[in-house]
Amino acid sequence: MDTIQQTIQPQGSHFIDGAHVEDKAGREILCRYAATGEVVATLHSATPAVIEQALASAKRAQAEWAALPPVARGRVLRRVADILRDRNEALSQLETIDTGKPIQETRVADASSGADALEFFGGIAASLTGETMHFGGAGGDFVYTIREPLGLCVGIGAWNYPTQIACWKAAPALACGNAMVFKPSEVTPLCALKLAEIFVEAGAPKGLFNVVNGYGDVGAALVTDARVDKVSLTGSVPTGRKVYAAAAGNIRHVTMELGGKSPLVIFDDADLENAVSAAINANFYSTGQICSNGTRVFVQEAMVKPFTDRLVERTRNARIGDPLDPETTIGPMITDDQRQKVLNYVRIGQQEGAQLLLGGTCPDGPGYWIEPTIFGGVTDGMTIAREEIFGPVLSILSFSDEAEVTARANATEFGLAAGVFTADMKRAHRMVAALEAGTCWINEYNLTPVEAPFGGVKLSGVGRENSRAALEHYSQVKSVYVATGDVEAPF
Ligand SMILES: NC(=O)c1ccc[n+]([C@@H]2O[C@H](COP(=O)([O-])OP(=O)(O)OC[C@H]3O[C@@H](n4cnc5c(N)ncnc54)[C@H](O)[C@@H]3O)[C@@H](O)[C@H]2O)c1
Ligand SMILES: C[N+](C)(C)CCCC=O
Repeated sequence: MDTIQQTIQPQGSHFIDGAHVEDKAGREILCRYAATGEVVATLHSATPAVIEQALASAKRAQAEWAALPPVARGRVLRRVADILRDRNEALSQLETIDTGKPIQETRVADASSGADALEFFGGIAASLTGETMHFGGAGGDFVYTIREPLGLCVGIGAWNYPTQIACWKAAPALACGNAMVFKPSEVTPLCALKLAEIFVEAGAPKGLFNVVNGYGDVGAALVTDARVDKVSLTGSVPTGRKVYAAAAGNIRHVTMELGGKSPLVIFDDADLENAVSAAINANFYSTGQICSNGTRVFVQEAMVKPFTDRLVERTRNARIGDPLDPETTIGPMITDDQRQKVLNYVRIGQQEGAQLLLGGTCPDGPGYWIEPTIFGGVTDGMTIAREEIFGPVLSILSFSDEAEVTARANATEFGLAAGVFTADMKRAHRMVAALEAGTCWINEYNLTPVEAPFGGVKLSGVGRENSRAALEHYSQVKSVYVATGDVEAPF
């Protein structure tokens, strides 16, 4: 661990105006490797002076950045993408140490997903244009629109995907000509610092992408600063409510990527192995710490027994172990607190009458481990079927027909995602049209290519990340009326 600590400890807790910054007056942040519980780095939460420095520098950088030709801005973003890909192995190891996620996952889902976003939005930067509307024929009056940046954006991240979340926010924001101050989760403060270094290396103006680490109070201070034009949060619904309300004080733009309790619906004509694979991916990838997970697995009556038997059988093959071992498929939970929260839900599930079919206990040893857990016989009213657990707990609920399962799938305050498995494509399209969710999958789950919008409805959020849709949330349109004739007036 000595070696890890020496290479992991960043030169400063924050990255501002092109350099690492430290202010030890801030509250300590102990960064623990979730697999062992050992402290691998010690950082300090941003003080008011650090926050001021970050906002002032980003404000300056934004003016410089917005004045660049769009094609030059795009080039910088694409260079960042190239560096992320070149250093994928080192960045994946850092992500694994920051989060505890298995290296098998981080090699394909984190820096590489961030690179996709930077490449996509870097490529699009030069084609962001306005529109023209003509009145009264050729040579008559017309209106043209200018797509302008919002200005200074604040990004606030959750702990499950620290690199991906930072890139999914920064890439569209910067492509539109904004600057960003990003606050990672206090639990995973390391990856975004590395990303900030890479931005400068790729030629971004100093201050364009600043990182301030800290607890919730640092996020709150950023959100309420009058210089901030937009806030994009990835986090829980309770935090979303606070941040949305705080941003409303100054009538600021928001994107809210919040929690979920998504349904995965499996009809009895679905391919069994594919449905089981999807249920595994939708519940145990990243040890279940994914916002869009399909944690309510609705299975049609005739399919319940074969599906359950095969799911339990295959989940027994999960390899829990050292996250840096490429064979490991299940890592630890992010913190002991999160693990205790999940264990409490397991207890409640049993007390309320759900059948514990697999897991529910913690392997011996240090670190924040919990086994992949499967409950059968779950009913809609049970706590484990209603609340977001954010851990590896899968609930199987049985249903009889399409109308019934559609109504039950929608009977939640959340609306992030949903999946449908069936061989009947007419039914699949009819169902996703009726499902109240921002992102739906047919015969797949949790795939989120950068070309497709991602985001939620209802309590799961506002706005969209990825795709051209994200550009709408990081830019504003100015309308310019141009007259070509005399001005008429009543007197
Ligand atoms: N929809 C999505 O894309 C998505 C993706 C990942 C995670 N999530 C959600 O995130 C949650 C788990 O992450 P978490 O535990 O880090 O969430 P959280 O809400 O506890 O914290 C998220 C971030 O908000 C900050 N914060 C806390 N209080 C704040 C305040 N008053 N003002 C400003 N910032 C504040 C935290 O420091 C952290 O950086 C789950 O609910 C999960 O579903 C959603
Ligand atoms: C790309 N994933 C793995 C679906 C993660 C999306 C963000 C939610 O946690």
